[in-house]
Amino acid sequence: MIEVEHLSKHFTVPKRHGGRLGALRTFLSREHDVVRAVSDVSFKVERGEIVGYLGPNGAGKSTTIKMLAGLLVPTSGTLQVNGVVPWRSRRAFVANVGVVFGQRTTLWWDLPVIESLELLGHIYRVPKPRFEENLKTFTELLALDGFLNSPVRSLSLGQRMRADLAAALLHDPELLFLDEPTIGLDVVAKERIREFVAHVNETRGVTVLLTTHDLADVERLARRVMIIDHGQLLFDGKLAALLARFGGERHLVVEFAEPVADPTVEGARLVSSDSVRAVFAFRQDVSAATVIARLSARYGVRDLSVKEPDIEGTIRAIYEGGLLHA
Ligand SMILES: Nc1ncnc2c1ncn2[C@@H]1O[C@H](COP(=O)(O)OP(=O)(O)OP(=O)(O)O)[C@@H](O)[C@H]1O
Repeated sequence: MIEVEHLSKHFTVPKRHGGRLGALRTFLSREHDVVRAVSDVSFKVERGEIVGYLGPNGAGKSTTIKMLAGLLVPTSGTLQVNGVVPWRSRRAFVANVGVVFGQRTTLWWDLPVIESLELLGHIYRVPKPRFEENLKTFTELLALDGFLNSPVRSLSLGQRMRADLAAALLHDPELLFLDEPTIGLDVVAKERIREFVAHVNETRGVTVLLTTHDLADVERLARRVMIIDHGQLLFDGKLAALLARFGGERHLVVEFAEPVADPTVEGARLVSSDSVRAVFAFRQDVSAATVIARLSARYGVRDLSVKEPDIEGTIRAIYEGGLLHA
C-alpha cells in the first residue's frame, strides 16, 4: 500500500549567526545551511496495518507525512502510495486517502458541520446513497448528532476532531493519515477517537499511519511502530519486539558532575554515554539502590533518574538516551 525507498527531504535555510549583530548578519549573509529533515528512509506498509510513526519533536515525522500526502516533493528517493506517486497525480491520489491533522481542521470554519460534510461529499463525488449510509454510520459511531448543525468554529476540540474524522472517511479512502489525532483531548474523548479508529480499521480494512506523542494511542492501536530521529529511521518492527529489546530492563539515566569516558558500574551495562550523560540498563531483579550506590561511590553524580520499562519510559529513554543510535 505504501512503498518508500531511500526517501530524503532537505530544506535549505539561511545560516544562523550568533553573537552580537548575529541577527543582522543572518539577514545580510547569503550563506545557507541544509536541514536534513528526512534522510534515506525506507519502509513498506501493507494494507490493513495500523502503524505508529514516532519520534521526538523535530524528528521528521510531519515532513514524511507531508510527502506521503503529496504536499511536499522529496529531495531524493522514491515513494508510492497504492501504485501512485502522490505529488504527481494529486487527483487520483486524494480519492483514496483521508488526512486528519489534529492541529488544524479541514472543515469550513463558518459552516455547520453537516454542510461541510455535504460539500466534501460533492468534491469527492461520493454517490448520494453511499454518502447517506456513511453519514449515518459515522453519526452513530462518533455521536455527531448533537452538533451536526453547529458551525465548526463553535465546536469543542473533541467534537471538531470527531467531525474531521468523519470528513476524512466519507469518500471511503483505503488509507488514513492521522497526525496527532488526540492532541489536547481529555481521557474520555481520546478513548472515543481510538475506538473509532480501531473500528474502521477492523470493519473497513482502512490502513492507518498514526503520528502521535501519546503512547496510549500507540498501545491501543498499533502493533507496529517506526521510530524516526534526526530524519533517520531507527526502528521498524513490532511494538512487542521494541519492548522486549529495550523494555525488559530498567534504565538509569545519569548526569555526571564532570565528563566521564566509558563509565562502568557492576550489575549494569552501559547503553550510551556522551560526556556528562550516560544511560545504563539493569535487570529487574537488580536493585536500583545498589546500582546507584556503586555508581556514586565511583563518580561524582549531579543528577540521576530510574526509568521503568513501560512503553512510555522505554520510548522516552530511546529518545533521550539515544539507545537506538548505540
Ligand atoms: N519548511 C521547512 N523549512 C525548513 N526547515 C523545515 C521545514 N519543515 C520542517 N523543517 C525542519 O525539519 C526538521 C523536521 O521537522 P518535522 O516537522 O518533520 O518534525 P516532526 O517530527 O514532525 O516534529 P514535531 O513532533 O515537533 O511536529 C526540523 O528540524 C524542522 O525544523
